[in-house]
Amino acid sequence: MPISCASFAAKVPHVFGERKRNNSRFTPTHVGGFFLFFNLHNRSHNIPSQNIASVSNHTHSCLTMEGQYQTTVACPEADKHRKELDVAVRAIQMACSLCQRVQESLISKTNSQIQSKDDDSPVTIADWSVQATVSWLLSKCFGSRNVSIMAEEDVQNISKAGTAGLLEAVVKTVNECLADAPRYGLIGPEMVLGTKEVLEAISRCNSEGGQTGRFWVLDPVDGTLGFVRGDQYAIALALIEDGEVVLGVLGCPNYPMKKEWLSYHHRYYRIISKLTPPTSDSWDKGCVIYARRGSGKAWMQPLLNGNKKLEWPNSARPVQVSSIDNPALATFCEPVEKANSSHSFTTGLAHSVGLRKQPLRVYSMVKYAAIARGDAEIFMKFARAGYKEKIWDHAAGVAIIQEAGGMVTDAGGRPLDFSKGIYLEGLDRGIIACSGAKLHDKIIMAVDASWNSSSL
Ligand SMILES: Nc1ncnc2c1ncn2[C@@H]1O[C@H](COP(=O)(O)OS(=O)(=O)O)[C@@H](OP(=O)(O)O)[C@H]1O
Ligand SMILES: [Mg+2]
Ligand SMILES: [Mg+2]
Ligand SMILES: [Mg+2]
Repeated sequence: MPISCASFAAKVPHVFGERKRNNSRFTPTHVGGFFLFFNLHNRSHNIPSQNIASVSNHTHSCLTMEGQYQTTVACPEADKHRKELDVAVRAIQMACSLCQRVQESLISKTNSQIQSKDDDSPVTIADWSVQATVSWLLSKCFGSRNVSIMAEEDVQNISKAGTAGLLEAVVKTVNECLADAPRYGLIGPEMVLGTKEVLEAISRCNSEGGQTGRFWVLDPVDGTLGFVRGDQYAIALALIEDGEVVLGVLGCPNYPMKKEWLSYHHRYYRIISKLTPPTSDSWDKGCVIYARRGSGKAWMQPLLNGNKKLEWPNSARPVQVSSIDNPALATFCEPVEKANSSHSFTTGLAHSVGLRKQPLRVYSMVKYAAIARGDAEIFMKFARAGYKEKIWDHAAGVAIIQEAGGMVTDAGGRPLDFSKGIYLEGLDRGIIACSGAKLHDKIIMAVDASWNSSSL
């Protein structure tokens, strides 16, 4: 019998709907950490938007967990993508919880399990597990024929010889997470997923994107380097329709209560200083930030952690960009890794614009979250020549900052183009996100003034 998915009651403007609970059939198990490298393979075309059972054209219905739609009720244009956002937020809440468990397990073990140099690109069981979980949930909620997903990880590295233990850990992690689905208002599988189903869920994320149709974009763990170091990371999900990002959700499981701790390097701090780290209440605060295009609002929910009393809908609150427009008072964020963005170029830029504060170097799309929450005013990224930015590293963050009142463009002042496939094709030099137009103009002008003398 179909069970209504929490989607349409719209009791509050940002979270809505009712949920029905079912009993978990699974026993959570603890899974250790693994670590591999990734590449890209096996992508297929996205689904034209007209093939999607849409609820946005003035009617919408109850979504069943079998992916069917029932009862039609009036639906104003303003309700567009509410159902998708609702499911996406719940799925990302679940993914945050999954990542917290895996990260704890990774950093509580000796680092011999993590074999990587700083300049390599890591992938862990969390990356694959989140990808499988979110893919499975979206397919379950909307029907697999209606869901097209582009995501970072592929199935090759965990299905090849010698990775049986890794795959087993991913399957366990996915099942443990999906068993919790009812607590988040979603429905998990009736039976424990087998290896084949988990691999299918991962490999289904093979959309190549493009300028027509609708597809989801998922970065299952963004800032994997931060993740394995016990530091900041994000889970990013966006929906793109005809080349435009229509909703974005960012899970930031380690976003600290005090913004000053954003630049706190958990592992190094523990090892080197032997000082007491912030309590888990403050360090592990965590949040999910989300926005729908055109709503003019971005929202933030606390994480629904295991030991907290579960309430849904829970206390989301609106977030807004900072009103600071004086460069001397502004904080700018950038990637931690010099290899990912030129620190020397941004140092010069900061000086010429009159930025006085130390840069806030944070892993992952948490930088976009920091701008949207008003904890920083500027984010700049200037990758080395030849590096092509992938759309999953930016789509959710761009939508959220824009709805929170900020601006995101390339260094030529043009909007980022999410319609050209996996990459942000045609990106002019770098990415600049700001809380307002005044700071944005200053940075753009400063880039022009210093670009030719830079070595980028
Ligand atoms: N060489 C190079 N240049 C530029 N960008 C790169 C490069 N290599 C990787 N990446 C992408 O950067 C994503 C992480 O970005 P961050 O801003 O978090 O960088 S940093 O980790 O703080 O240094 C990271 O995302 P994840 O792979 O999801 O962690 C990559 O997609
Ligand atoms: Mg990666
Ligand atoms: Mg990423
Ligand atoms: Mg990633």
